[in-house]
Amino acid sequence: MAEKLQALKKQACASIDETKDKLHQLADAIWRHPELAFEERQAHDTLVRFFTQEKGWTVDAHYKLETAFRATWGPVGGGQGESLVNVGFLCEYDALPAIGHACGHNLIAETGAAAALGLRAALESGEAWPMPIKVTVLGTPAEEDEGGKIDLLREGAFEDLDVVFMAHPSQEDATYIPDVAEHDVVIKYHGRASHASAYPWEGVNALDAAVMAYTNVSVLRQQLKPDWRIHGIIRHGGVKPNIIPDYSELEYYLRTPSYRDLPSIKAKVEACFQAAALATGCTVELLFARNQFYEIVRNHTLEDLYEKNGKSLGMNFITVKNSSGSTDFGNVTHAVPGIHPYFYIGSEALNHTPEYTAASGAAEAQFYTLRTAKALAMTALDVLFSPGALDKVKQEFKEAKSREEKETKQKPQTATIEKS
Ligand SMILES: NCCCC[C@H](NC(=O)CCN)C(=O)O
Repeated sequence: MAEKLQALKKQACASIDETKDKLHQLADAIWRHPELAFEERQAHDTLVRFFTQEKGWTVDAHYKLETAFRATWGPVGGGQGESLVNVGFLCEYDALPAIGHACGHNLIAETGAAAALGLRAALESGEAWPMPIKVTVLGTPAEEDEGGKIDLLREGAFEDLDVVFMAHPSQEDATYIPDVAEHDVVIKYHGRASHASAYPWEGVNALDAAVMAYTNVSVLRQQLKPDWRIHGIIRHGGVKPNIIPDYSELEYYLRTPSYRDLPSIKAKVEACFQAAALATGCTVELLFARNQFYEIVRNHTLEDLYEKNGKSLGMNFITVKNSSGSTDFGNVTHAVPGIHPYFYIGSEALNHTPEYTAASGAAEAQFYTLRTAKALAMTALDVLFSPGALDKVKQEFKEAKSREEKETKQKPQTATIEKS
């Protein structure tokens, strides 16, 4: 089997190379029309067209969400009574406001599509596979905002998948980066307008509340654990200096390494926001996002296979220990075993900067993007055909879940503000 597996991997890589121009065009089209969360209509249509034109894929163009899609191929192989293995690849394609594809989601879409095509090409060689195999591509919108994968999870979109792969652009190749749990909140202060010079005592200043809230959180930061993160912006702060602002608005992202700590961080910042309202006489509304992002549940079996395949293609892996951002793929890994490796794209630029936007649209990124897709397809082949690999992946997932259940029982998700 080892030799056969090597041949299949070669076939997957060759097919990705053969399709490289089309794949580049796909990423380029998405990059040229950056669209925000849940508005990714052109990117969505481009991907749907891509899989429709590829033939052999069954495409559900608006799968559970308007800008989500599902493309499936297979099943192939297997005897009667064998249970089907469904391998998933994810495509993200939303961009950031003002700076476009500064997180390289156009390249995530390309890796997902390329890896799926590569795996299909290897599986198409007509062998008598020991079990029925299906390849599924899910187009998952809104990673940068509401977390489309969490909506899709709720709708059951991941229920029939056995393993899920995606890869994210970065500054380095890493099988895992500690993506943390996150919950977002919008804070609205309502005051009362008045002439700021003629009769200021009649006003209630909502901008003052926003500034106090911002300062309260900044002071709180010293007492947070080193890997907790709170960061926010003031979105509205008034319209004219001589009108006391009757409305202000902030948005904050709250993050902790485990979702179990989100209620604690939320309780702490809520106190900051309420205190600002009390001090200024404003009323306050706190609007928490409908979805909480969870941290990634690691699967070392998948990570090790990916690393081995990546190394064979020339990747240099680094280990990252410090907290990173967040991803709605974290929630997926609480439901299905999966990996979310990061990949170098030929630039030292940092994500969420205009320089990264340029790097994710540059021709130089293509080599690294396709190399990543090859490593994903090869890892999927290992999962399918390395003896015992799928069982090991599933067993590790099961153990991680039961560890987590135990921890949740020991430390339920409750809010605490420690008082002396
Ligand atoms: N607030 C909504 C989610 C933001 C997710 C974003 N994701 C990334 O940067 C991708 C890589 N982790 C973030 O972490 O800010």
